[in-house]
Amino acid sequence: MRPRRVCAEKEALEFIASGTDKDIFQKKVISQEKGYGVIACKDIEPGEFLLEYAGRHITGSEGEALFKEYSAEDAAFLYFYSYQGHLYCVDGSKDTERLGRFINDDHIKPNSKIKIICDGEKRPHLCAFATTKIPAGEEIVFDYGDPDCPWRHEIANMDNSLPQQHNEIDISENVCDDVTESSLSNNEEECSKCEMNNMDQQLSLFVEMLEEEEEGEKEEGEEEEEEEKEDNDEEEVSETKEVQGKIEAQKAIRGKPLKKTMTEMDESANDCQNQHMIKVKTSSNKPCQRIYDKKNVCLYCEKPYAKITRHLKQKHHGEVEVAKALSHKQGSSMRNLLLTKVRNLGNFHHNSAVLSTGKGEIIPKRQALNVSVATDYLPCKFCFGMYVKTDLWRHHKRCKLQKKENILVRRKVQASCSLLLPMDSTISAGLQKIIGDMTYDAVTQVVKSDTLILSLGERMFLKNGEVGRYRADIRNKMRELARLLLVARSIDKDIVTLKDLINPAKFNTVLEAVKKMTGFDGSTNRFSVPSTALKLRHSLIKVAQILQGEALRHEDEALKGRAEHFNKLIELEWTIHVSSNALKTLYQKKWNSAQILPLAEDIRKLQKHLKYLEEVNKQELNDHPSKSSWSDLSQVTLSQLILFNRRREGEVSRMEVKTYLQRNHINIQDDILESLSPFEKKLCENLTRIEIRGKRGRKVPILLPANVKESVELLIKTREDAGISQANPYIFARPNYGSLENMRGCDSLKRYAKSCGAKHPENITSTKLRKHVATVSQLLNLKTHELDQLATFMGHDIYVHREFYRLPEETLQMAKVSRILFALQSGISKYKGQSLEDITPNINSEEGSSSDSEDGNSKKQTSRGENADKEKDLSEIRDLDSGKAAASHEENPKSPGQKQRGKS
Ligand SMILES: C[S@@+](CC[C@H](N)C(=O)[O-])C[C@H]1O[C@@H](n2cnc3c(N)ncnc32)[C@H](O)[C@@H]1O
Repeated sequence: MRPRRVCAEKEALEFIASGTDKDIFQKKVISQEKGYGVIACKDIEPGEFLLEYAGRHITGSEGEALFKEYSAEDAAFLYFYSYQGHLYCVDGSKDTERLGRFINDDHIKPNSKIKIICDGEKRPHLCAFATTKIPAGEEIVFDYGDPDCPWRHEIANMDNSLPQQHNEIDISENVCDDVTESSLSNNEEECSKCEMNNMDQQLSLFVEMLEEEEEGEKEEGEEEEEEEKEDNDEEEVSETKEVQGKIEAQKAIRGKPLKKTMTEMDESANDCQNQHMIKVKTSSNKPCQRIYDKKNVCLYCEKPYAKITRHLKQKHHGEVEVAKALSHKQGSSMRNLLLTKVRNLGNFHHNSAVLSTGKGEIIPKRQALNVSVATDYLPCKFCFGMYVKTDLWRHHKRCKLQKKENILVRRKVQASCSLLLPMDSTISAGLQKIIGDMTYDAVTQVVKSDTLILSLGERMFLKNGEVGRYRADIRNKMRELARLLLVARSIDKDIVTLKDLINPAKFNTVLEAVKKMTGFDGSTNRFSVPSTALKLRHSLIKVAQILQGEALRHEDEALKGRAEHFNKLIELEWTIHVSSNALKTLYQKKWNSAQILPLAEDIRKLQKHLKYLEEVNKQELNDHPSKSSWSDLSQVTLSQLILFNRRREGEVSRMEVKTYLQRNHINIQDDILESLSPFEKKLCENLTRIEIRGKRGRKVPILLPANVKESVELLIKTREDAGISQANPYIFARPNYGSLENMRGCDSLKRYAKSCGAKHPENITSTKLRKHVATVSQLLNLKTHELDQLATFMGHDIYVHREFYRLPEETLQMAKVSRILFALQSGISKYKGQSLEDITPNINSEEGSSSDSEDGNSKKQTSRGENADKEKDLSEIRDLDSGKAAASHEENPKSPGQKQRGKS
């Protein structure tokens, strides 16, 4: 067997030199899907040379250019491979008689492999060698290695639907199966030297080892046997050193250009040292030597073993899981699958302990070739192997232990698997969910493993966590502290947990970390993120208080003292080191920044636009209830409510169906009604009022005009028909993918602000609309109690309302304070005893009167023009909404909107 391997290389070189194929193959149509393939016409032994993948040898970049240029059929013949660190390509698209290019893909049961063979001039050639016995009549196939090949998914789907067959398939769930390579001393002289030195066996084994190493993976099913082989390999490695110098690391990747994965891994590795003390086991292999130093941790005795399967068989055959695996036939897929799970679980427990303590070495399923960070890995929730997180979704599709019904959409895979990682088991399910929704990165990793950060999150969750909008606050707070901890770790190697930081002796480290994290510039005393610097004070005080509580419970005087003194230091020193400069930075940022409010004209346009859309969408939803018609009306109604009530967008967006249905239905008492003016009575009749939860848990009312109320009721009535998830509590629910979230009012408002043709749509935001009403209310000269009523309705603290929602400063100074200045000029004595509003000094009587008359004229014009413009406005809205220009609308005067308007 072994000498054949070396002769096979020799044979390959002969065919390379002659530029011909062996005559034992036939090109044949295999199936409609596959097209042509190559069939063996006689029995072939494993290791035998088969065919060369012949074609034009070009550089990788030339290949990439062709890949873009070629049709899909031709591009399928581009074979990319890396050799001596460079990317190359063989273009096999030219229609020649050579057969190698017709070999099809089979990643489940390949019977051949492509290896790189160098000719006498050291030019690489891609050659297929048999890896199994191939009987006459069988198709030659190799693993293309690209997991995205479309036909593979079809096969995978078929496999999933055939559970019995599933177990029969060899265990092969590796992501990087695509990389196959061979390294060998290639010329005849070397071949014969190998034979003469009787090195063939070692050489062959060495080739096998190198293949495994560079593939970065191995079929699960082979591992048990492989372990036995390792014993021999370790001894043989030293003997093979003689030929090592001639062997080079090479890679061949079939079918498409190399991806960036390796570069990305390198980049993330650069952050590694700064990030944490957790390491990831990387391959110790040298370019020419495989080093077997990976150890798997035993699930039962929690110790690492180089030969875990043998250890399990010898020491733990009595354990249920091991016994179950051993009851299957040796070499069977099921036996290997079950043993793999036990091995993965052992490593998983070890990895969890490393992540909890923040120290140690993670054992990934496949050892990385480059340094990587722990947060690049996540465990598979089916087999518990630790995979590169970005590949996890792909592995999930193929994991032999997955449950079909549990397959998640790609973006959910990481979130669901990260829940397996260690977390304080005492934390509530609600907080676990919040953490599960975080992107899994270094910061999340710290959040999960730091008990103090989790305690803070838990407290915040207990307070308000059931309310959706607070979840983001909880997440942000925890992540802020985790980021601080990461920075502190990079400054002081003694810091591992947040608890280590809450220590008066580490107060300077805390200050340094805060400054570093928030971009403090020592030369100007300014922060780039002053708000975070301010917020961290509060978080640190809170966690110190949590520690005080813990100390009291455990009667730990030392901890109590540390926490108390830490807080004392914050009290004494935080202002001078952080707060004062952070506040200064914040205030100065606001100097000279324009306070732009929405234009009244733009608001009017938006209102009309929404009114028109409301009618159209109501009609559409009534006639054809669907997700899209429901969603359209929902967005319009949401925008109308924000606009009418000048309410915070988040408050309206999160209005619940339950709140609406349970609103107070009792009419206003008659005696109260009596006290109202006729106009006020009319308003009360026309409006529906509901109370919802506002900022800081305040109760805030929302007024629904009759038409909007109608829309809300229609939305509630048609929820089911439109396919809104029954579990979604919100009136303005997101309609897709069974979402439990609400739509965002800011998005709807933005959308319609743009499409209504406003001059400054960017100024129509819920915050600016709120400022608008508060500011304009000052112009109305409301009495204090009226102002207070308005503030209560707006959900403002009255202090905030008076202080911050006043007229923009420049207007105040120019329109109000200037009265005093003019009065001073014309003599102040005549205004004695008058308020600021009563002071009307005569600036310039002519100008004053002319401007008055202009005002008057323009008012008249406006009211006269208003009706005339109304028609034009509505038609403009229709055009804008249907995406047509105003001009084109004139050509199409009978749009549905016009008919409706005619009727009304
Ligand atoms: C290099 S060509 C192989 C020869 C090809 N069958 C032909 O008729 O020209 C690669 C293409 O063959 C097809 N192919 C290869 N393996 C396949 C498989 N297992 N199932 C379906 N199609 C396959 C795909 O279209 C792929 O792009």
